Amino acid sequence: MPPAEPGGLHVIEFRDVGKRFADGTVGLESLSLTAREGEITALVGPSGCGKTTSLRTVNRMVEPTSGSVHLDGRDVADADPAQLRLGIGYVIQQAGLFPHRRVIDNVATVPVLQGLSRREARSRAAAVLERVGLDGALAQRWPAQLSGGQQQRVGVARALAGDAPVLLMDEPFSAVDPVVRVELQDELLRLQAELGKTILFVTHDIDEAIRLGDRVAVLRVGGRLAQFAPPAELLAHPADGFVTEFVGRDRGYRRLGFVEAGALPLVDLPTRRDGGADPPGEWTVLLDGAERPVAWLAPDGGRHDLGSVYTTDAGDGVQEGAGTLRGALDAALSSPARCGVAVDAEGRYRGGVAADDVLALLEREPAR
Ligand SMILES: Nc1ncnc2c1ncn2[C@@H]1O[C@H](COP(=O)(O)OP(=O)(O)OP(=O)(O)O)[C@@H](O)[C@H]1O
Repeated sequence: MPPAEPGGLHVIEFRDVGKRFADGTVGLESLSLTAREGEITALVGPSGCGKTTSLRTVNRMVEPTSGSVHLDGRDVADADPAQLRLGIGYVIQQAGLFPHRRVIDNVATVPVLQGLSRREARSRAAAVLERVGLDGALAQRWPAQLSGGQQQRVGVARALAGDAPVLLMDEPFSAVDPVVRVELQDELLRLQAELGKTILFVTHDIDEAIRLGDRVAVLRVGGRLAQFAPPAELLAHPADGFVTEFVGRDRGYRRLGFVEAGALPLVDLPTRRDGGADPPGEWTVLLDGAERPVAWLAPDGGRHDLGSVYTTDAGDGVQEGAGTLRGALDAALSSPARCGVAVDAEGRYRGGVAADDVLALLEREPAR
């Protein structure tokens, strides 16, 4: 991540931002926060704490009644709203696609507004659709002819098509089922690793905030910051009872997902390259021709599922728990052989992971 100073390029700075709506409702009391360049800053908090309101002060869909919002060091109040929005991608829940425009033209919207010809804009839109993993055949469909997950991908593509350095994402994945949601999260992390945008990501889901955020801002009602910290720090040291409760259960275990398992020893396991007729007599890992583990063979020869496989190194892709103590412990605990199977980034067998070794590494961690 590039370093960033407050007031630097593509930094979003909230300075004591307050919003009192016309009916007297206080949406934000006083929010001060700096979202750094090239990072995902997740805003999370209970319903009504002002997440959406704060996001919308950045692109001036909401005007603060006190304080100011600065983008690239400039007060957004001094910018022309239409110009400002062309430089800020915006993704909302349920994608917010224009129902009467085909997918390709939804995505081409901002490039057209930026002055590209329709043809150029469509060719850029097609490239971005491919980038977010959408089949080109879908480009000519109407939004209503897509699944919820596909619509969200189009929403992300539309926000990326203008090539804006800043993205505002307001609960973009909350309307899809949990499996698709994780896919979309992975996709966003993959894209972000390539693109390095400055992203403000609103969610009410602490797990999503922890998974996606380089830093997580936990808000209380009134848009007041309860804590602003990287996920591992939030899990290890919640600032107070409110954050502890909001972060929820199992935080000690979840924190292991941020602790690298670099020094974890791998143990040698018996392996076989074919199922064979004779029982192996001990738990044995069955490998395919490319050295990838496919199953456990029980001492009596019965085949069993591998359980979670521990990937020693994340490689280029995004894999949950790869290279962390959480991934290693989960592999050990979910294995029928009481020992997890470890693979490299290409999925080739590397060795076994023993729960005892994970715990021994934890013992050596500095006191918290
Ligand atoms: N246009 C408006 N007029 C009056 N009150 C509003 C308006 N928009 C938002 N509010 C109020 O401001 C507060 C903050 O709303 P906001 O939508 O920012 O919360 P949120 O944290 O995004 O909530 P949720 O997670 O439920 O979407 C709420 O009390 C809400 O009712």
